[in-house]
Amino acid sequence: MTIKENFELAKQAYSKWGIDVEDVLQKLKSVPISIHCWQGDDVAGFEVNPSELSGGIDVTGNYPGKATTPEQLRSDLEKALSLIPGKHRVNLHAIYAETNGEVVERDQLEPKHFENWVAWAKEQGLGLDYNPTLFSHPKASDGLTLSHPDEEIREFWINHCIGSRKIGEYFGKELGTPALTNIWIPDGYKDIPSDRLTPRQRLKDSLDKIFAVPVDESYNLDAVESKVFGIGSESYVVGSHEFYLGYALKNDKICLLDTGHYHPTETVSNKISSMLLYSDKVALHVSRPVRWDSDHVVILDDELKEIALEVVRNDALNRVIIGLDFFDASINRVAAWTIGTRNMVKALLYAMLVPNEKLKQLQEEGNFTERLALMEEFKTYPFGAIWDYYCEQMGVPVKEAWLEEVKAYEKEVLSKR
Ligand SMILES: C[C@H](O)[C@H](O)[C@@H](O)C(=O)CO
Ligand SMILES: [Mn+2]
Repeated sequence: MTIKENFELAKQAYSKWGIDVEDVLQKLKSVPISIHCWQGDDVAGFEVNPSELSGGIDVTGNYPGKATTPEQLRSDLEKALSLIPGKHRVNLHAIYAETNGEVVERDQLEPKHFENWVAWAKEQGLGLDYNPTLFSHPKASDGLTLSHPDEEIREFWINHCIGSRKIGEYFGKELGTPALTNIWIPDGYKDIPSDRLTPRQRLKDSLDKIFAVPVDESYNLDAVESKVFGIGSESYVVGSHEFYLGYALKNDKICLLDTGHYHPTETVSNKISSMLLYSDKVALHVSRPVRWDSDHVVILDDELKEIALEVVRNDALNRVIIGLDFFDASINRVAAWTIGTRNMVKALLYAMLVPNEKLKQLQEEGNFTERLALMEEFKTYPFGAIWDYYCEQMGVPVKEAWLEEVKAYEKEVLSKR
């Protein structure tokens, strides 16, 4: 049976439930995933005087061949993008600025330091997203930034974030699609705090100063990212979920949920519908925590499918901004991007091929038997045949054929670094 013949058979199975597969594929094509550049070089960046990775995050593994220059990183991203169906976005951090060998402090970064990235994004037909980098820096060495007791340190990071929003605006203007500029800070304490409020008051004040500077929202969207703990902030994180959810709602900003930033039994999928009731947009960093926020490559697990189902069944494909966030240095990094992003797209396809309206109706009728039965049966409906056809139609390798391309790229390019 050919890919097409399998597809036609699968299509019939779905059409019995009123699911228009061709329409689903058209919709899927229009959903961009924001792919995080930092998986390509272990969150190192290109600063002239780089600092060690800090901020309570960590990369484990030492797989050879990581990118060490902007050209190498862009080449690796291009390779991964050639294996992923659809048109996507690339998510940058401030530390990926290109300063021609000049030392430029983070609070001095400007759009011109990202001209090469914008030229590349135009050539590749990509959107760009952005993040100020408030870690891996001497001024973040004690684990505090926007909430630091020292006003000078706070001012430095406030100016860095203000400059970052201008860079996000530049991306949006140049590329015709608004950049999501997301602020995450590592601020917190290793041990039990004697005062949880004061650092949060300082963080609120710093954010107010950052967002007081006007930036054109048609070119830049502001997000704030919470976390429950980091290495060295096990007992208290200033920017908790409650802090940022409140701040975002009160200040009309986007609250970004990272799937690795909650307690092990908490799920981001369960939060999306509530947040969509009160916010126009929600942003995600889809990751895979193992024991803690260890940023493992995203796999097609139940939570990923549930997140996709929440986005699809709430008709929120254009309201939930989907970004990825994982950094695994134990495997080929191009494969990591490819596996994680293909899985995110697969999960969205899976969710679009479920009879969501029928299932809602069953729930409304209290028919929980049929609701459960159908949910379970659709787990083994032939969505893989639809996925294979989609990959073929989008000109990317079908099934595991992409792995051969990564191996060849490793042999010809990565192994020579
Ligand atoms: C590099 C990113 O800013 C970082 O991963 C952040 O998004 C995060 O999730 C920290 O745990
Ligand atoms: Mn994140």
